[in-house]
Amino acid sequence: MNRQTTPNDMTTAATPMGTHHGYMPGFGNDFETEALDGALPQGMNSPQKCNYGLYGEQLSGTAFTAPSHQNERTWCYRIRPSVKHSHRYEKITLPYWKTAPHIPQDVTSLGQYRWDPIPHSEQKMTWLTGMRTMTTAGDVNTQIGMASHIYLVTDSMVDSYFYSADSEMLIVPQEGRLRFCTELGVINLAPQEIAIIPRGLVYRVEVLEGPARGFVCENYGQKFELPARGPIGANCMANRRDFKTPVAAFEDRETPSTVTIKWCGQFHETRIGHSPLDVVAWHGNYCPVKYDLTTYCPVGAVLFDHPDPSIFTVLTAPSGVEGTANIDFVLFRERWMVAENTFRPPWYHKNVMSELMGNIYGQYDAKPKGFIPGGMSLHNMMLPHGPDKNAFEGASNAELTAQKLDNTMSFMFETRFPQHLTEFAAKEAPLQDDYIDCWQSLEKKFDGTPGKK
Ligand SMILES: O=C(O)Cc1cc(O)ccc1O
Ligand SMILES: [Fe+2]
Repeated sequence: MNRQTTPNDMTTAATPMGTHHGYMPGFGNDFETEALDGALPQGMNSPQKCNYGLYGEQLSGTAFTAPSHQNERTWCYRIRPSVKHSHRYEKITLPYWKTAPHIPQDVTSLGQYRWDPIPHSEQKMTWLTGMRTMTTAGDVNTQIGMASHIYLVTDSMVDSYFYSADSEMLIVPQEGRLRFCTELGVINLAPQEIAIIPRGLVYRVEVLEGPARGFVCENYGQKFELPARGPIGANCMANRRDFKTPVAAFEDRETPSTVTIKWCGQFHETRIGHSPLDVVAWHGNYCPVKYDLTTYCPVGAVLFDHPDPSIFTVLTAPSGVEGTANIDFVLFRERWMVAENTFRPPWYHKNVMSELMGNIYGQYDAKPKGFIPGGMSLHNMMLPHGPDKNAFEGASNAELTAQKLDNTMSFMFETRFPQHLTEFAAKEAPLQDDYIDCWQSLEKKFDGTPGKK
Protein backbone atom coordinates (compact mmCIF):
# COMPACT_ATOMS: atom_id res chain seq x y z
CA MET A 1 0.00 0.00 0.00
CA ASN A 2 1.35 3.39 -0.94
CA ARG A 3 -0.78 6.00 0.66
CA GLN A 4 0.43 9.55 0.58
CA THR A 5 -1.00 11.93 3.06
CA THR A 6 -0.29 15.52 3.87
CA PRO A 7 -1.93 17.62 6.55
CA ASN A 8 -4.59 18.97 4.26
CA ASP A 9 -4.82 15.85 2.13
CA MET A 10 -3.21 17.43 -0.90
CA THR A 11 -1.05 15.00 -2.78
CA THR A 12 1.18 15.37 -5.78
CA ALA A 13 3.15 13.12 -8.04
CA ALA A 14 6.25 15.26 -7.64
CA THR A 15 6.90 14.25 -4.08
CA PRO A 16 5.11 11.83 -1.84
CA MET A 17 4.85 14.44 0.86
CA GLY A 18 2.96 16.88 -1.36
CA THR A 19 3.63 20.51 -2.09
CA HIS A 20 1.31 22.23 0.31
CA HIS A 21 2.53 22.37 3.85
CA GLY A 22 2.03 24.38 6.92
CA TYR A 23 4.22 25.63 9.70
CA MET A 24 3.65 26.41 13.34
CA PRO A 25 5.20 29.57 14.81
CA GLY A 26 7.62 29.59 17.73
CA PHE A 27 11.05 28.48 18.94
CA GLY A 28 11.37 25.82 21.61
CA ASN A 29 7.60 25.56 22.03
CA ASP A 30 5.81 22.44 23.01
CA PHE A 31 4.09 21.74 19.69
CA GLU A 32 1.48 19.17 18.83
CA THR A 33 0.39 18.19 15.33
CA GLU A 34 -1.35 15.28 13.64
CA ALA A 35 -1.75 14.48 9.94
CA LEU A 36 -4.74 12.22 10.65
CA ASP A 37 -7.51 13.17 13.04
CA GLY A 38 -7.15 11.51 16.41
CA ALA A 39 -3.69 10.05 15.75
CA LEU A 40 -2.15 11.91 18.69
CA PRO A 41 -2.87 10.42 22.13
CA GLN A 42 -4.27 13.01 24.50
CA GLY A 43 -3.33 13.27 28.15
CA MET A 44 -0.69 10.55 27.99
CA ASN A 45 2.25 9.42 25.87
CA SER A 46 2.03 5.63 25.87
CA PRO A 47 -1.49 4.25 25.55
CA GLN A 48 -1.73 0.48 25.61
CA LYS A 49 -2.73 0.64 21.95
CA CYS A 50 -2.27 3.78 19.84
CA ASN A 51 -4.96 4.88 17.42
CA TYR A 52 -4.58 3.75 13.80
CA GLY A 53 -2.27 0.96 15.01
CA LEU A 54 0.60 3.42 15.34
CA TYR A 55 3.73 2.81 17.41
CA GLY A 56 4.76 5.37 20.04
CA GLU A 57 8.45 6.34 20.04
CA GLN A 58 10.37 9.02 21.90
CA LEU A 59 13.23 11.04 20.40
CA SER A 60 15.36 12.50 23.21
CA GLY A 61 17.48 15.50 22.22
CA THR A 62 18.76 16.16 25.72
CA ALA A 63 19.58 13.92 28.69
CA PHE A 64 16.41 12.66 30.36
CA THR A 65 17.40 14.66 33.41
CA ALA A 66 18.42 17.93 31.71
CA PRO A 67 17.00 20.97 33.54
CA SER A 68 13.41 21.51 32.51
CA HIS A 69 14.10 24.78 30.65
CA GLN A 70 16.60 22.94 28.45
CA ASN A 71 14.93 19.55 28.29
CA GLU A 72 13.94 18.61 24.73
CA ARG A 73 12.17 15.54 23.47
CA THR A 74 9.46 14.64 21.01
CA TRP A 75 6.92 11.84 21.05
CA CYS A 76 6.31 10.34 17.62
CA TYR A 77 3.38 8.14 16.60
CA ARG A 78 4.56 6.23 13.58
CA ILE A 79 3.64 3.41 11.26
CA ARG A 80 6.68 1.36 12.28
CA PRO A 81 9.24 1.92 15.01
CA SER A 82 12.61 3.24 13.76
CA VAL A 83 14.36 0.07 14.86
CA LYS A 84 12.65 -1.87 12.08
CA HIS A 85 15.24 -1.77 9.36
CA SER A 86 16.25 -4.85 7.49
CA HIS A 87 19.99 -4.83 7.74
CA ARG A 88 23.00 -4.32 9.98
CA TYR A 89 24.85 -1.04 9.64
CA GLU A 90 27.58 -1.16 6.99
CA LYS A 91 30.35 1.38 6.88
CA ILE A 92 30.47 3.58 3.78
CA THR A 93 32.70 6.50 2.85
CA LEU A 94 31.80 10.08 2.05
CA PRO A 95 35.36 11.34 1.59
CA TYR A 96 34.60 15.06 1.49
CA TRP A 97 32.59 15.17 4.72
CA LYS A 98 35.08 15.48 7.59
CA THR A 99 34.63 15.50 11.33
CA ALA A 100 36.71 16.94 14.18
CA PRO A 101 39.24 16.01 15.37
CA HIS A 102 40.63 16.24 11.88
CA ILE A 103 43.97 18.01 11.49
CA PRO A 104 45.49 16.91 8.20
CA GLN A 105 49.26 16.78 8.04
CA ASP A 106 50.81 19.25 5.59
CA VAL A 107 47.81 21.57 5.76
CA THR A 108 48.41 24.78 7.65
CA SER A 109 45.46 26.49 9.26
CA LEU A 110 47.42 29.56 10.30
CA GLY A 111 46.66 32.49 8.05
CA GLN A 112 43.85 34.77 7.01
CA TYR A 113 42.00 32.90 4.32
CA ARG A 114 39.33 33.75 1.81
CA TRP A 115 37.67 31.66 -0.85
CA ASP A 116 35.72 32.44 -3.97
CA PRO A 117 32.44 30.54 -4.26
CA ILE A 118 33.05 26.86 -4.87
CA PRO A 119 31.84 26.35 -8.43
CA HIS A 120 29.27 23.76 -9.38
CA SER A 121 30.67 20.92 -11.44
CA GLU A 122 29.27 18.59 -14.08
CA GLN A 123 28.96 15.90 -11.43
CA LYS A 124 25.56 15.02 -10.04
CA MET A 125 25.56 15.48 -6.30
CA THR A 126 23.11 14.92 -3.49
CA TRP A 127 22.95 16.38 0.00
CA LEU A 128 25.30 13.57 1.08
CA THR A 129 27.78 13.41 -1.77
CA GLY A 130 27.76 17.19 -2.27
CA MET A 131 28.82 18.11 1.28
CA ARG A 132 32.30 19.71 1.28
CA THR A 133 33.87 20.28 4.68
CA MET A 134 35.92 23.47 4.91
CA THR A 135 36.86 23.56 8.60
CA THR A 136 36.50 21.46 11.73
CA ALA A 137 36.88 22.48 15.38
CA GLY A 138 36.69 20.69 18.72
CA ASP A 139 35.97 16.99 19.02
CA VAL A 140 32.85 15.10 18.06
CA ASN A 141 33.61 12.38 20.63
CA THR A 142 33.26 14.81 23.50
CA GLN A 143 30.37 16.63 21.81
CA ILE A 144 32.11 19.97 21.53
CA GLY A 145 32.98 22.06 18.51
CA MET A 146 31.70 22.25 14.99
CA ALA A 147 32.41 21.86 11.30
CA SER A 148 31.68 24.28 8.50
CA HIS A 149 30.67 22.94 5.12
CA ILE A 150 29.64 24.10 1.69
CA TYR A 151 26.96 22.03 -0.01
CA LEU A 152 26.68 21.73 -3.76
CA VAL A 153 23.52 19.85 -4.60
CA THR A 154 22.12 19.05 -8.03
CA ASP A 155 19.99 15.97 -7.37
CA SER A 156 17.31 14.89 -4.94
CA MET A 157 17.84 11.95 -2.61
CA VAL A 158 15.61 9.17 -3.93
CA ASP A 159 14.63 6.34 -1.58
CA SER A 160 17.58 7.49 0.47
CA TYR A 161 17.45 8.99 3.95
CA PHE A 162 19.96 10.39 6.37
CA TYR A 163 20.48 11.35 9.95
CA SER A 164 23.34 12.69 11.97
CA ALA A 165 23.89 11.28 15.43
CA ASP A 166 26.85 13.66 15.70
CA SER A 167 25.25 17.01 15.29
CA GLU A 168 22.47 19.39 14.67
CA MET A 169 22.81 21.08 11.29
CA LEU A 170 22.34 24.80 10.76
CA ILE A 171 21.72 25.32 7.05
CA VAL A 172 22.27 28.66 5.32
CA PRO A 173 21.27 28.49 1.62
CA GLN A 174 22.91 30.86 -0.82
CA GLU A 175 21.63 29.61 -4.19
CA GLY A 176 18.78 27.32 -5.30
CA ARG A 177 15.89 25.93 -3.29
CA LEU A 178 15.76 22.73 -1.27
CA ARG A 179 13.05 20.72 0.44
CA PHE A 180 13.81 18.89 3.69
CA CYS A 181 11.33 16.04 4.07
CA THR A 182 11.81 15.05 7.71
CA GLU A 183 10.19 12.63 10.10
CA LEU A 184 8.39 15.57 11.70
CA GLY A 185 7.28 17.39 8.51
CA VAL A 186 8.45 19.29 5.48
CA ILE A 187 10.60 22.42 5.30
CA ASN A 188 11.05 24.29 2.04
CA LEU A 189 14.19 26.39 2.17
CA ALA A 190 15.45 29.26 0.02
CA PRO A 191 18.25 31.84 0.29
CA GLN A 192 17.64 34.42 3.05
CA GLU A 193 16.23 31.64 5.20
CA ILE A 194 17.98 29.22 7.55
CA ALA A 195 16.93 25.87 8.96
CA ILE A 196 18.00 23.74 11.89
CA ILE A 197 17.73 19.97 11.61
CA PRO A 198 18.12 18.40 15.05
CA ARG A 199 20.52 15.58 15.89
CA GLY A 200 18.95 12.19 15.25
CA LEU A 201 16.12 13.34 13.01
CA VAL A 202 15.78 11.35 9.77
CA TYR A 203 15.31 13.27 6.54
CA ARG A 204 15.71 13.34 2.80
CA VAL A 205 16.71 16.41 0.79
CA GLU A 206 15.03 17.20 -2.52
CA VAL A 207 16.10 19.85 -5.01
CA LEU A 208 13.27 22.26 -5.85
CA GLU A 209 15.48 24.56 -7.88
CA GLY A 210 19.05 23.63 -8.66
CA PRO A 211 21.87 23.63 -8.57
CA ALA A 212 21.80 24.56 -4.93
CA ARG A 213 24.69 25.91 -2.91
CA GLY A 214 24.90 27.00 0.68
CA PHE A 215 26.70 26.86 3.98
CA VAL A 216 26.26 24.45 6.86
CA CYS A 217 27.34 24.71 10.46
CA GLU A 218 27.44 21.27 11.99
CA ASN A 219 27.12 21.70 15.74
CA TYR A 220 28.55 18.82 17.77
CA GLY A 221 27.65 20.49 21.05
CA GLN A 222 24.71 21.78 22.99
CA LYS A 223 21.85 22.96 20.81
CA PHE A 224 21.45 26.43 19.36
CA GLU A 225 19.22 28.70 21.40
CA LEU A 226 18.18 32.33 21.25
CA PRO A 227 20.67 34.64 22.96
CA ALA A 228 19.56 36.40 26.14
CA ARG A 229 18.66 39.97 25.20
CA GLY A 230 19.66 41.51 28.54
CA PRO A 231 18.79 45.20 28.74
CA ILE A 232 17.46 45.12 25.15
CA GLY A 233 14.36 43.61 26.70
CA ALA A 234 11.65 41.37 25.32
CA ASN A 235 11.81 42.34 21.63
CA CYS A 236 14.14 42.81 18.64
CA MET A 237 16.96 40.65 17.29
CA ALA A 238 15.45 37.23 16.45
CA ASN A 239 11.89 36.97 17.74
CA ARG A 240 10.50 33.56 18.68
CA ARG A 241 7.35 33.82 16.59
CA ASP A 242 9.36 34.16 13.37
CA PHE A 243 10.69 30.62 13.70
CA LYS A 244 8.53 28.03 11.93
CA THR A 245 8.22 24.33 12.63
CA PRO A 246 6.47 22.07 10.09
CA VAL A 247 3.21 20.34 10.80
CA ALA A 248 3.16 16.54 10.76
CA ALA A 249 3.35 14.90 7.31
CA PHE A 250 3.96 11.23 6.63
CA GLU A 251 4.64 8.77 3.85
CA ASP A 252 3.26 5.25 3.74
CA ARG A 253 5.57 3.88 1.06
CA GLU A 254 6.95 0.38 0.81
CA THR A 255 10.05 0.80 -1.33
CA PRO A 256 13.55 -0.58 -0.84
CA SER A 257 15.51 2.34 0.58
CA THR A 258 18.69 3.20 2.45
CA VAL A 259 19.25 5.11 5.66
CA THR A 260 22.70 6.65 6.08
CA ILE A 261 23.83 7.53 9.59
CA LYS A 262 26.65 9.86 10.53
CA TRP A 263 28.07 8.56 13.78
CA CYS A 264 31.33 9.83 15.39
CA GLY A 265 32.53 10.97 12.01
CA GLN A 266 31.86 7.64 10.32
CA PHE A 267 29.10 6.97 7.84
CA HIS A 268 27.07 3.79 7.98
CA GLU A 269 24.26 2.59 5.82
CA THR A 270 21.36 0.29 6.53
CA ARG A 271 18.62 -0.97 4.25
CA ILE A 272 14.97 -0.50 4.98
CA GLY A 273 11.86 -1.68 3.13
CA HIS A 274 9.80 1.44 3.59
CA SER A 275 10.01 5.17 3.99
CA PRO A 276 11.14 6.02 7.54
CA LEU A 277 9.24 9.30 7.23
CA ASP A 278 6.17 7.60 8.64
CA VAL A 279 5.38 9.74 11.68
CA VAL A 280 1.64 10.46 11.49
CA ALA A 281 1.46 12.62 14.62
CA TRP A 282 3.87 14.07 17.14
CA HIS A 283 4.13 16.34 20.12
CA GLY A 284 7.13 17.85 21.80
CA ASN A 285 9.78 20.54 21.68
CA TYR A 286 12.62 18.74 19.84
CA CYS A 287 11.93 19.54 16.22
CA PRO A 288 13.22 21.09 13.01
CA VAL A 289 12.73 24.77 12.44
CA LYS A 290 13.23 27.41 9.79
CA TYR A 291 13.68 31.14 10.09
CA ASP A 292 13.48 34.01 7.61
CA LEU A 293 16.62 36.11 8.11
CA THR A 294 14.83 39.20 6.79
CA THR A 295 12.74 39.16 9.99
CA TYR A 296 15.89 39.68 12.07
CA CYS A 297 15.60 43.08 13.75
CA PRO A 298 19.11 44.48 14.15
CA VAL A 299 19.91 46.69 17.13
CA GLY A 300 23.00 48.87 16.97
CA ALA A 301 24.81 52.04 17.98
CA VAL A 302 22.53 55.07 17.68
CA LEU A 303 25.05 57.75 18.64
CA PHE A 304 28.70 56.70 18.35
CA ASP A 305 31.13 53.75 18.14
CA HIS A 306 30.86 50.26 16.69
CA PRO A 307 29.54 47.60 19.08
CA ASP A 308 30.94 44.09 19.26
CA PRO A 309 29.40 41.86 16.55
CA SER A 310 27.65 39.81 19.24
CA ILE A 311 24.98 42.52 19.02
CA PHE A 312 23.90 40.77 15.80
CA THR A 313 23.69 37.22 17.25
CA VAL A 314 20.78 35.27 15.80
CA LEU A 315 21.43 32.01 17.63
CA THR A 316 24.00 30.83 20.13
CA ALA A 317 25.10 27.33 21.05
CA PRO A 318 26.56 27.30 24.58
CA SER A 319 29.84 25.57 25.36
CA GLY A 320 29.45 25.15 29.10
CA VAL A 321 31.63 28.19 29.84
CA GLU A 322 29.32 31.07 30.55
CA GLY A 323 29.20 33.69 27.79
CA THR A 324 31.69 31.73 25.69
CA ALA A 325 29.81 30.09 22.88
CA ASN A 326 30.61 26.83 21.21
CA ILE A 327 29.10 28.65 18.22
CA ASP A 328 27.49 32.01 17.67
CA PHE A 329 25.57 32.49 14.45
CA VAL A 330 25.84 36.21 13.69
CA LEU A 331 24.05 38.09 10.90
CA PHE A 332 25.26 41.24 9.14
CA ARG A 333 22.23 42.47 7.25
CA GLU A 334 20.75 45.68 5.86
CA ARG A 335 20.72 48.45 8.47
CA TRP A 336 21.21 52.13 8.98
CA MET A 337 24.59 53.50 9.98
CA VAL A 338 24.18 56.67 12.02
CA ALA A 339 27.09 56.81 14.46
CA GLU A 340 28.68 60.26 14.71
CA ASN A 341 32.40 60.94 14.68
CA THR A 342 32.96 57.22 14.29
CA PHE A 343 34.89 54.83 12.12
CA ARG A 344 31.80 52.85 11.19
CA PRO A 345 32.99 49.52 9.68
CA PRO A 346 34.32 46.70 11.88
CA TRP A 347 37.47 47.72 13.71
CA TYR A 348 40.85 46.04 13.37
CA HIS A 349 41.16 43.27 15.88
CA LYS A 350 42.42 39.91 17.08
CA ASN A 351 39.92 37.54 18.68
CA VAL A 352 40.29 34.46 20.88
CA MET A 353 37.22 33.12 19.05
CA SER A 354 37.57 31.89 15.45
CA GLU A 355 35.50 33.62 12.82
CA LEU A 356 34.26 31.90 9.70
CA MET A 357 32.23 34.17 7.46
CA GLY A 358 30.06 33.61 4.40
CA ASN A 359 28.40 36.04 2.04
CA ILE A 360 24.75 35.28 1.20
CA TYR A 361 24.29 38.31 -1.05
CA GLY A 362 25.56 41.80 -1.71
CA GLN A 363 28.58 43.62 -0.35
CA TYR A 364 30.10 43.41 3.13
CA ASP A 365 31.16 46.79 4.53
CA ALA A 366 34.65 45.75 5.70
CA LYS A 367 35.43 44.12 2.34
CA PRO A 368 33.81 45.98 -0.54
CA LYS A 369 35.67 43.75 -3.04
CA GLY A 370 36.75 40.12 -3.06
CA PHE A 371 34.30 38.74 -0.48
CA ILE A 372 31.54 37.82 -2.86
CA PRO A 373 28.22 35.98 -2.56
CA GLY A 374 28.90 32.29 -2.03
CA GLY A 375 32.42 33.12 -0.85
CA MET A 376 33.86 32.45 2.60
CA SER A 377 36.61 33.81 4.81
CA LEU A 378 38.33 32.48 7.91
CA HIS A 379 39.98 34.64 10.56
CA ASN A 380 41.20 32.05 13.00
CA MET A 381 42.02 32.33 16.70
CA MET A 382 44.08 35.50 17.40
CA LEU A 383 44.82 36.25 13.76
CA PRO A 384 44.62 39.97 13.04
CA HIS A 385 42.09 41.23 10.52
CA GLY A 386 39.81 44.13 9.75
CA PRO A 387 38.74 46.43 6.95
CA ASP A 388 40.71 46.33 3.74
CA LYS A 389 42.46 49.42 2.40
CA ASN A 390 39.44 50.56 0.37
CA ALA A 391 37.04 50.19 3.27
CA PHE A 392 39.45 51.97 5.61
CA GLU A 393 40.00 54.96 3.34
CA GLY A 394 36.32 55.20 2.43
CA ALA A 395 35.08 55.08 5.99
CA SER A 396 37.80 57.39 7.35
CA ASN A 397 36.89 60.10 4.89
CA ALA A 398 33.14 59.62 4.48
CA GLU A 399 30.71 62.34 5.35
CA LEU A 400 28.92 60.88 8.36
CA THR A 401 25.31 61.38 7.37
CA ALA A 402 22.76 58.67 8.10
CA GLN A 403 23.63 55.96 5.59
CA LYS A 404 21.62 52.90 4.68
CA LEU A 405 23.73 49.78 4.22
CA ASP A 406 21.62 48.13 1.57
CA ASN A 407 21.93 44.91 -0.38
CA THR A 408 24.06 43.20 2.22
CA MET A 409 23.70 39.86 3.99
CA SER A 410 26.72 38.06 5.38
CA PHE A 411 27.03 35.85 8.41
CA MET A 412 29.59 34.49 10.81
CA PHE A 413 29.99 31.11 12.49
CA GLU A 414 32.10 32.14 15.49
CA THR A 415 33.46 29.41 17.72
CA ARG A 416 35.61 29.36 20.83
CA PHE A 417 37.64 26.54 19.23
CA PRO A 418 40.31 27.04 16.58
CA GLN A 419 39.18 25.92 13.15
CA HIS A 420 41.32 23.54 11.13
CA LEU A 421 41.24 23.57 7.35
CA THR A 422 40.48 20.40 5.48
CA GLU A 423 42.62 19.35 2.55
CA PHE A 424 39.70 20.30 0.35
CA ALA A 425 39.66 23.86 1.74
CA ALA A 426 43.43 24.20 1.41
CA LYS A 427 44.02 22.50 -1.92
CA GLU A 428 40.85 22.09 -3.98
CA ALA A 429 38.59 25.00 -3.09
CA PRO A 430 39.26 28.35 -4.81
CA LEU A 431 41.43 29.89 -2.10
CA GLN A 432 42.46 33.47 -2.87
CA ASP A 433 46.25 33.44 -2.73
CA ASP A 434 46.43 37.22 -2.61
CA TYR A 435 43.90 37.75 0.20
CA ILE A 436 46.32 39.30 2.70
CA ASP A 437 47.40 41.85 0.09
CA CYS A 438 44.14 43.69 0.80
CA TRP A 439 45.84 45.10 3.92
CA GLN A 440 49.37 45.59 2.53
CA SER A 441 48.77 49.04 1.09
CA LEU A 442 47.56 50.47 4.43
CA GLU A 443 50.37 53.00 4.77
CA LYS A 444 51.91 54.69 7.74
CA LYS A 445 50.18 58.00 8.34
CA PHE A 446 51.91 58.80 11.63
CA ASP A 447 54.46 61.62 11.39
CA GLY A 448 54.72 62.68 15.03
CA THR A 449 52.35 65.64 14.68
CA PRO A 450 48.94 65.47 16.42
CA GLY A 451 46.69 66.51 13.54
CA LYS A 452 44.12 64.04 12.22
CA LYS A 453 45.45 62.43 9.02
O1 LIG B 1 35.77 40.37 11.20
C1 LIG B 1 34.64 40.64 10.79
O2 LIG B 1 34.43 41.22 9.72
C2 LIG B 1 33.43 40.31 11.66
C3 LIG B 1 33.24 41.41 12.63
C4 LIG B 1 32.30 42.38 12.42
C5 LIG B 1 32.14 43.43 13.29
O3 LIG B 1 31.23 44.37 13.07
C6 LIG B 1 32.96 43.53 14.40
C7 LIG B 1 33.90 42.54 14.64
C8 LIG B 1 34.03 41.49 13.76
O4 LIG B 1 34.90 40.48 13.99
FE1 LIG C 1 36.44 39.80 13.05
